[in-house]
Amino acid sequence: MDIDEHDHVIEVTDLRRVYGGGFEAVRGISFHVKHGEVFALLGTNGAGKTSTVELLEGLAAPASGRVRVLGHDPHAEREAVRPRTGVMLQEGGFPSELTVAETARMWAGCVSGARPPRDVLALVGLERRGGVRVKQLSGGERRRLDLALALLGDPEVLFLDEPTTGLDAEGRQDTWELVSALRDAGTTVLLTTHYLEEAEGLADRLAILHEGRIAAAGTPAEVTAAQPSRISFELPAGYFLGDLPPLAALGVCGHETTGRVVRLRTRALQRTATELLLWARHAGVELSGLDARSASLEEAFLGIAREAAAPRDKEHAA
Ligand SMILES: Nc1ncnc2c1ncn2[C@@H]1O[C@H](COP(=O)(O)OP(=O)(O)OP(=O)(O)O)[C@@H](O)[C@H]1O
Repeated sequence: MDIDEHDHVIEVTDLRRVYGGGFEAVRGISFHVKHGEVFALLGTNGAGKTSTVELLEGLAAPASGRVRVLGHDPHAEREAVRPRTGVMLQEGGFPSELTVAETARMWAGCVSGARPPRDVLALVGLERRGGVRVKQLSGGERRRLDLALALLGDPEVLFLDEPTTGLDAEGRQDTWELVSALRDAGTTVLLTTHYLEEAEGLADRLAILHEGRIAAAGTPAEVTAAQPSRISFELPAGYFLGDLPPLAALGVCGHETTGRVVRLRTRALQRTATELLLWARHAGVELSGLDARSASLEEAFLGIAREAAAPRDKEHAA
């Protein structure tokens, strides 16, 4: 069965992966990725990202649940799916004695309808490194070569497992621009990353995995909106936290102080900021260094990891 562009390009339903010895690395996750979307899988080390992506790539069969890529089972119907997908594994294994150009040509020989190797090397900024042996490339350059090979077949769906690990800031930026351009051209991209700003800037939607389960999912804005916003400021000399109106009445759900610096957490940023500023005006107080902001994805990620770990800590304490 083929799909049209309105359907989900990737569909994952109640997916489980169990390794030999019985360890359950993926514990019943469900999500979908639409045509032309960039979808990011996030999570701490060992959360199950690579275990999931490998199932989507058809490298292993799930213990249970269902995966569909472009309407097919990527494991059982590998020949229908593989030519239409590009895969960048977490660790590429290239023959180290071949040059960059030889590697790309060799790989192109395995891909039906491959793009000219020179073109994909240019896309990732390796056009001048064609004559260099793979063993002489830096870690970042190898990641770029990995990405170039994934693009050889002009894939409809691209799986990128930590595509920017080891890249410097400029290389990361270049990769983000390339992924955005691919998305704009209609490629569907599923990536894993540890760089939260990468997911925040690049992903249309994301899921945060924790111990094999999805702990949060949605657009970056939806995931961060579920976390408290922050307001920080410094009180003038002679003022203390107790001089503020009752914090609960301001909508504050948590606070810390360091000397005269106050940090408030709130789920009602506008209300708390307004009440605080009204109090400051009334009291004739200047709140120096005043800063009010929604949670970043990084704060949301850390908050979710803490929340997800909390029930387990309680169990251990019991
Ligand atoms: N072949 C394997 N056999 C047994 N356990 C495995 C195997 N591969 C991975 N695991 C375990 O499965 C869990 C999930 O691993 P996975 O590599 O999917 O995590 P990840 O989220 O990709 O982590 P990282 O961010 O470190 O790459 C980990 O506890 C890992 O030790």
